[in-house]
Amino acid sequence: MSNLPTTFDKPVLLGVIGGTGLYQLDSLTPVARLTVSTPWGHPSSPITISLTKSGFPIAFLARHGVHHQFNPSEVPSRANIAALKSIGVKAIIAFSAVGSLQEHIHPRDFVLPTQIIDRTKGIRPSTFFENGMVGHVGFGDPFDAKLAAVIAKAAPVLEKNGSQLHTKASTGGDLTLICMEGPAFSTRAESNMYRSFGGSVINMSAIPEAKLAKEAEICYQMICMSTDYDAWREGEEAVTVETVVSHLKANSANAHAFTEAILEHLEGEIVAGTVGRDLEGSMRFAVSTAPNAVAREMLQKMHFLLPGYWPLD
Ligand SMILES: CSC[C@H]1O[C@H](OP(=O)(O)O)[C@H](O)[C@@H]1O
Ligand SMILES: Nc1ncnc2[nH]cnc12
Repeated sequence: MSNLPTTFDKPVLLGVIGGTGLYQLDSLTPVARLTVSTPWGHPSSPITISLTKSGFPIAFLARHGVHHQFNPSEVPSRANIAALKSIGVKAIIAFSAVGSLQEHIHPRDFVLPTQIIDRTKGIRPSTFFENGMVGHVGFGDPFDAKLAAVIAKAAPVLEKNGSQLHTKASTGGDLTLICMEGPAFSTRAESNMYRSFGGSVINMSAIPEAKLAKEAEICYQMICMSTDYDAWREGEEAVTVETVVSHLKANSANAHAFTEAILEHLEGEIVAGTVGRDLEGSMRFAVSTAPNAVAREMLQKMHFLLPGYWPLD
């Protein structure tokens, strides 16, 4: 049990979601721990608010729970995104442990993907728009290029530790993240198929998180941390949890140092509104259903996410 306050009275503009192996932000001083309830239930963990040296607040949430108790299909992503939105978050940096589908993306390298191929199985609730309220979000560019560009400025910290950061600029093209359902890893045939799709890396977490962030008008960038070569390499053992775990400690240390360096560049951009504002207002006209035909209960739920967009009377 922590003795931290359970409220925080200022908006928190930046959210960090930690994945496998990243359950807290060690380098920052925690000042509050919030238990948030949303119309979509409770998020997977309390939200820890920490301050940077200059007093800029950051919200941290553990995707799989503080004890890693939610499997990828069970993560309450709608509650996670709605909870971050409700405290003021405009931009999310989401960490994820991934398998590499390309020889040159080595274990312990980091990747800023630009595209996603959704290979989940439709069993995860993946939209806030349902129950008689139909909305369609644009998802052509699932990640935020401005946020990625600021994150990329912190690359020297990784290079110093022997890890490379792969970006669209350094690669000269899109970096595609395959998101599979899991929890079992891919077969060798699947792994090769994903390579033939042009996949760069693979995880089980980007969908629906990235889609829901778009619906919530939150700028979102995933930072992928490579832990293995999945199952495509001939003559080598296919990925196991042991392989993943063997790189998690180094990746987590790198993630902490990287986050600190990212914040030096990002804090000012978010405060100035040059990052985190591009999706504002984008969902106002994304709904096809006439608001007066939508049940009041549904409008109330959506009022939590996007207050004032669809009047309640
Ligand atoms: C334990 S390896 C598979 C697991 O790791 C990744 O989790 P996260 O994205 O939260 O870091 C991957 O997506 C799978 O959920
Ligand atoms: N090979 C892999 N497949 C899916 N998710 C992963 N997370 C880490 N490695 C992975």
